[in-house]
Amino acid sequence: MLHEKLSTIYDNVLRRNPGEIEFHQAVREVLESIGPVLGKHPEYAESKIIERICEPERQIIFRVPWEDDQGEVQINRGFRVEFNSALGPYKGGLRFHPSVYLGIIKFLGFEQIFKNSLTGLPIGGGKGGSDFDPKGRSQREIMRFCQSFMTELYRHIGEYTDVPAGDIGVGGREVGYLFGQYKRITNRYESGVITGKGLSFGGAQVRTEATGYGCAFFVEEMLKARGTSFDGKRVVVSGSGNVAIYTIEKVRQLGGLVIACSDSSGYVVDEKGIDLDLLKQVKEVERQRLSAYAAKRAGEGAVFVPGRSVWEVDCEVAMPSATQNEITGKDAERLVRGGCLAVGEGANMPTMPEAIRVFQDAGVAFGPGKAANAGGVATSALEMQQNASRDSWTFEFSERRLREIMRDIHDRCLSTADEYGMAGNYVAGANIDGFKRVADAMLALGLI
Ligand SMILES: NC(=O)C1=CN([C@@H]2O[C@H](COP(=O)(O)OP(=O)(O)OC[C@H]3O[C@@H](n4cnc5c(N)ncnc54)[C@H](O)[C@@H]3O)[C@@H](O)[C@H]2O)C=CC1
Ligand SMILES: O=C(O)CCC(=O)C(=O)O
Repeated sequence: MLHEKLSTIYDNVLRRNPGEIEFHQAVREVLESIGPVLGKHPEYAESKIIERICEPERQIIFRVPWEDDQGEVQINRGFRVEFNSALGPYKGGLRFHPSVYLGIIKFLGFEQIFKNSLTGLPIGGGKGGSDFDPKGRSQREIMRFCQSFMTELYRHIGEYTDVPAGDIGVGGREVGYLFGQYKRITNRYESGVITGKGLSFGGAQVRTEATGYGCAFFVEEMLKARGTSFDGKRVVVSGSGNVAIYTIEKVRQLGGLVIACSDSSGYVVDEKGIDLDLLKQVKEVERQRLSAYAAKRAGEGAVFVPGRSVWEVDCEVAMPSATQNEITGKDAERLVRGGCLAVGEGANMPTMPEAIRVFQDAGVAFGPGKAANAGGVATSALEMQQNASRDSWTFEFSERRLREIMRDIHDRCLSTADEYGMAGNYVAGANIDGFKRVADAMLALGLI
């Protein structure tokens, strides 16, 4: 239910951004949480902070022409939404996926404002990407696309302005090509202009692992708050990309047993526990489908289930790490019936609103993406810090920093939820805490 004033604001968002359904969903979830804040802080409403937060500071849409391996000209659309810079330079990843349109980039950019605020680090919110489909493209095609994308993007970004990184379809390889083209065009070795870089050219230890590791740390804290741990728990992780792989790695180190993961073609169940070395080989090196993993593990009893949702597998901990709106209300009911007691969102907005309600009503500990997957962007901010000081930290030190950040986010979500009379509600805690820091900075900066 929306507070009356917020309902009017939401109606305006719908009117001003027609058809952008994912953006509407992300805005609604935040507005549903912050009603009680307005009672305590009338100054936010007087200065129209919420209306201003819902309107991006700048949206850039551009043409990305490139030539495929057959010499044919291809044209894609590029986006960068610079949503809010009250806390620092715009910060957020780039997504290359055929489903990308303005509504997806705006939902991700909007979420990023509050997530980045929750980290406590000086980063504003932004997001970008393209409807380019990397699937089936050669390495040279990927490079040509990235170079063309950066040939427009370079004029909008900078260490103090806007700092992109990866997201779906954009990993270390793509970040390398993007940074290479930026350096070539500008003649500046401006390491802090993009994060997620390789260790040979200004990258930071633990950034590759950070989102997955951070999510596992967050869930570990949620379990601890309920007097339990990962030890011996059956865990399902969706996806098998960057976030999923490093979630699996850390969950295993923390004592959990990951029995299933997925990709867009289906899922694999491996009751003895996902073989991480094999998964990395299949996904990171060979860039193959998950069915190739199952074929190589058939002797160990691994089974590939094509075309179905991994959320039909019973587990005690669910860690959605693929894409938005992947857990439906029905999936959530089934997971609760199967004994699920904690959910940590590695992906952005993977759980549909009705599914969140099912989990919360059943008393499942539910860690929203803004909080649970904030370790990736937090470690990006640490990468910027190292670039600015021309330093590089050890793996152990960086991981310790990440763990402290995740613990702090967890504790603030809980204490804020408590303060506003919604004990145990991590969604409300994350939204309120993330919102307040941005709102206070916006008030202090005046009407800009
Ligand atoms: N990379 C990062 O640092 C961060 C990523 N995220 C979020 O995590 C999620 C995953 O991102 P990455 O792992 O970086 O991307 P990725 O491109 O490395 O992996 C994406 C994975 O999701 C799977 N997938 C995509 N669409 C699917 C669908 N419809 N059904 C089933 N599986 C599907 C792909 O097959 C792939 O395994 C996204 O929601 C992203 O926004 C959130 C915070 C930081
Ligand atoms: O590391 C970053 O800057 C952004 C990571 C990201 O895209 C996200 O948090 O969703």
